Amino acid sequence: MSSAKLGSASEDVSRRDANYHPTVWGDFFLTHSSNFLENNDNILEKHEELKQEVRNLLVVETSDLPSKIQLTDEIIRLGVGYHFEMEIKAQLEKLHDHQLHLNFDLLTTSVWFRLLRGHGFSISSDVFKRFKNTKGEFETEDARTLWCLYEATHLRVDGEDILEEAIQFSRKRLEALLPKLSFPLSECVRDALHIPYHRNVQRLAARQYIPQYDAEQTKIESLSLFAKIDFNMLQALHQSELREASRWWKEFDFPSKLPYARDRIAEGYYWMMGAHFEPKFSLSRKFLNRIIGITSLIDDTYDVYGTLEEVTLFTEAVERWDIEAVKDIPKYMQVIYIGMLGIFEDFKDNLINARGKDYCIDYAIEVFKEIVRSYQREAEYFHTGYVPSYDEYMENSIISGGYKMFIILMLIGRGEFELKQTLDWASTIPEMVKASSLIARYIDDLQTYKAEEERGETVSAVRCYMREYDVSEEEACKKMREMIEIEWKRLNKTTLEADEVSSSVVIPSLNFTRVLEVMYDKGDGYSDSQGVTKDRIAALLRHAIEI
Ligand SMILES: CC(C)=CCC/C(C)=C/COP(=O)(O)OP(=O)(O)O
Repeated sequence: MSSAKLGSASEDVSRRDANYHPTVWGDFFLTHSSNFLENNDNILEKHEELKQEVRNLLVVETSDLPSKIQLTDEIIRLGVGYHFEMEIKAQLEKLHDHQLHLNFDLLTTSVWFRLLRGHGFSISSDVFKRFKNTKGEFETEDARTLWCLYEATHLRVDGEDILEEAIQFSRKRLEALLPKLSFPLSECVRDALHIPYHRNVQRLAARQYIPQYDAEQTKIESLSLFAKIDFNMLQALHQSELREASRWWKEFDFPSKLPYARDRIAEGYYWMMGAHFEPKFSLSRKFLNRIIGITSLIDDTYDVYGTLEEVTLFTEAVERWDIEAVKDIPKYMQVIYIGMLGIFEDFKDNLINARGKDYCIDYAIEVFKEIVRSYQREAEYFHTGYVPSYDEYMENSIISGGYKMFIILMLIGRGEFELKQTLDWASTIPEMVKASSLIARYIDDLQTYKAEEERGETVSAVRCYMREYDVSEEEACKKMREMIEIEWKRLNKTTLEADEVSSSVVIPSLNFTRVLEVMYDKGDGYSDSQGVTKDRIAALLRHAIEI
């Protein structure tokens, strides 16, 4: 507990303090700017020239399909696939011939399977049957093949026993082989065993793979160089976006006005950039980054600092959504409320209405109100000592985890949907959105329930599950981990079954889930961003790749 007081915050209440560390970035992103373009003469021309070369390689007709499959996959893994979306789609359509794979070895079959399923094509996992021996077991000692097989298995859906066997087999063999492997394959395998490609954030996967590919004897020089230049050019754009976001954060002076809250504008940017990195989504990142910043301040106000009376006033003001309501909330909260209204006003004027989809703002505001209501409910649990049942907890925490909100906001931000029905559909928390939200909640709670308990909270998925099913802490955690696997399979299935209404929800659902996998892989990397999160942000947003 802390006795720190803020502004006109009531003087005689004892308040909690989560002791979040200050930003690890100081003013770095406020001032830092890449000089990659200035320092490299004619780099734009070179980039364009290389792009053309890579495009030619991709579209050229060939009977060597394994090489074409490999090249298509490498282009995507190197993070430059977004330049060739049409060409890649056309290639995959050609490769989607069920008879084709009969001539492929296990390595090519695995890459082909992952590529096609990863792009929504229907491929049966029976294609792996012919690689089993007479005893019904997989049989290969080739590390590269095992790596590709392991990566492919993460596209599995419920009931695919052959892929369940393949994942066990390939993981076990790779773990045994890893100490004997040399760079770059050793790193490819290590990365995959840690976070498989399908579950990794695309920008990070590219940042990991670019030097690995560069060290391959079989690399295509122009592709390798193109990937490096493109990465650095995108990094310069991302830095300029984060600079602008940091200015906004500083202008509001959130860190000194709300010292109890997490000062994480760079981490929030990394979260949103992880979910959509392409230049064309720059404005979407701008708004989503501000929204995650404000959401994080509100979460800390409800979870840590505010009294029940104060947060209830804030919830009522959010329901009113009116600048006049600012008078009715405690002074220290007013900066959040003003910031919040400003973001949505700007979102409406500069992105939503500019696209002629004026109705979107109502959906955006509604999901924001909904998350605040769920935070209110959690504050009530804490302050009244109420312990919900597991189902009751999950119903609320699916919302408080924030993924329904961010999936809908990203859908609006990207603007790549034709039907209003898509927003209505996503708003009902269909299985796709639910799977992503559940994974987010399980991963978050597994990594944060202990820290939350230290500051007095007793309600989490782990604790509610233990109480409801009378199991040990260890068993409850194991169950959560199993449920993450189940929900991943459900997510894979729903993305494969996407139709006209749901297809634009696939990328937001998958990509946000991937960010969670990475952000919470070694603890709560958002709240405590001093370790691996800092390294990853530095790799993506600070250090250019050497050309
Ligand atoms: C995806 C979202 C909503 C991002 C905003 C920042 C945030 C609240 C992160 C989770 O913190 P936490 O672990 O304290 O969350 P909770 O209080 O829900 O457990």
